[in-house]
Amino acid sequence: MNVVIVGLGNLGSAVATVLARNGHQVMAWEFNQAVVDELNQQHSNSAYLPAVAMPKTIAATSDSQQLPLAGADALIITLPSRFIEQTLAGLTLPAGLPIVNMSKGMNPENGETVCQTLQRLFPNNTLAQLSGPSIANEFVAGVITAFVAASSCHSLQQSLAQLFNNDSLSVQFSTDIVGVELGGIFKNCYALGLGIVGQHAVAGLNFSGAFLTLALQEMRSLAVAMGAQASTFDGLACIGDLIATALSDNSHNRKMGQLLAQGLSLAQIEQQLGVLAEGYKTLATMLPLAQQHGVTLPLAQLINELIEGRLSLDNFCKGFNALLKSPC
Ligand SMILES: NC(=O)C1=CN([C@@H]2O[C@H](COP(=O)(O)OP(=O)(O)OC[C@H]3O[C@@H](n4cnc5c(N)ncnc54)[C@H](O)[C@@H]3O)[C@@H](O)[C@H]2O)C=CC1
Ligand SMILES: O=C(CO)COP(=O)(O)O
Repeated sequence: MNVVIVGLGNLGSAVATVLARNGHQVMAWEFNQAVVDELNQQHSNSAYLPAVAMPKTIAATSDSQQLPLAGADALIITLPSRFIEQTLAGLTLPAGLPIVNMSKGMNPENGETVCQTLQRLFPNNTLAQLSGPSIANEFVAGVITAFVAASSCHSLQQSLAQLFNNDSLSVQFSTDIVGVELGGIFKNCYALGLGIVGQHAVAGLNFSGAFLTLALQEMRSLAVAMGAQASTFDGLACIGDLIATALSDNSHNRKMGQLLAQGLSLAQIEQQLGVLAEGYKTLATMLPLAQQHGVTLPLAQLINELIEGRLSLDNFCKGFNALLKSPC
């Protein structure tokens, strides 16, 4: 199959690599010309996917007009959410080209999820959210990984299985695009929070177990109020992704939490990570959304106060302990 990938950051490079290894033809757009040149000349991406030999068949460009959209079977979006609208707004897509979103974020200005933005920009193209516990550095290294392809289009789900399935990668199906996307978005806030608190003496696995349980309850209540199916939260795209992201040392959100706990400023973190992890902006978007939907998110509120410096780590732990004394 022929695939166009938008964004050769950590996720996009890993996706390009596994699809090319599966024998598919991959062409990618990338913002950073140095990344494009390295990929085309040395078949590597030292900035975003160090120490991985990328297949020579992958080609990249920073000129979106060069993308072979007319002959493509899927357009896969792997950019951080904040760059998606500005990058895609000028593109004209063939009417039948399916769009697959793998980004997990929201627009803080209008509260839209990435899928909602894509639907607004390209109302005539079918859409899938491809999500699940899928840390790029792991699945590119052959770690067993299962994705969820959420779409109302069965043939698009089948195409995604055909693209990704191999000895270590599997694609499951869902029709709950809202739940699958929101699970992947909301868990980032809690992974960031656990990254901060993980540095505290109280934070053993008992603590993490309680934290993630409460996180899942909050994610589910807000997402259901926004139209998701509750049962989606028992699956890979929600509890699965929450566990993987919050506990993985490869997670950008967990890492950002750790850097905040070490006292780094947002500017220093942006310099180190390249882009602030999605959970940071999502938290600020999620809390007003919850209020709008009449849902309370006490753990997310505590994390927000901690990040904004209105709560010390000790007082966060006291507040968290108090939440555990309330009936669920
Ligand atoms: N890295 C991972 O393991 C996974 C990430 N995701 C999601 O994928 C999305 C991308 O994450 P990562 O690949 O980790 O990000 P990253 O930080 O590795 O990549 C950043 C990308 O943004 C590009 N960029 C920077 N400035 C830009 C601009 N002004 N315009 C357009 N592009 C620009 C960079 O060139 C690079 O391609 C996020 O929404 C994340 O939640 C989802 C699953 C796994
Ligand atoms: O969503 C992810 C894994 O499924 C990756 O999350 P990070 O952006 O925190 O690395």
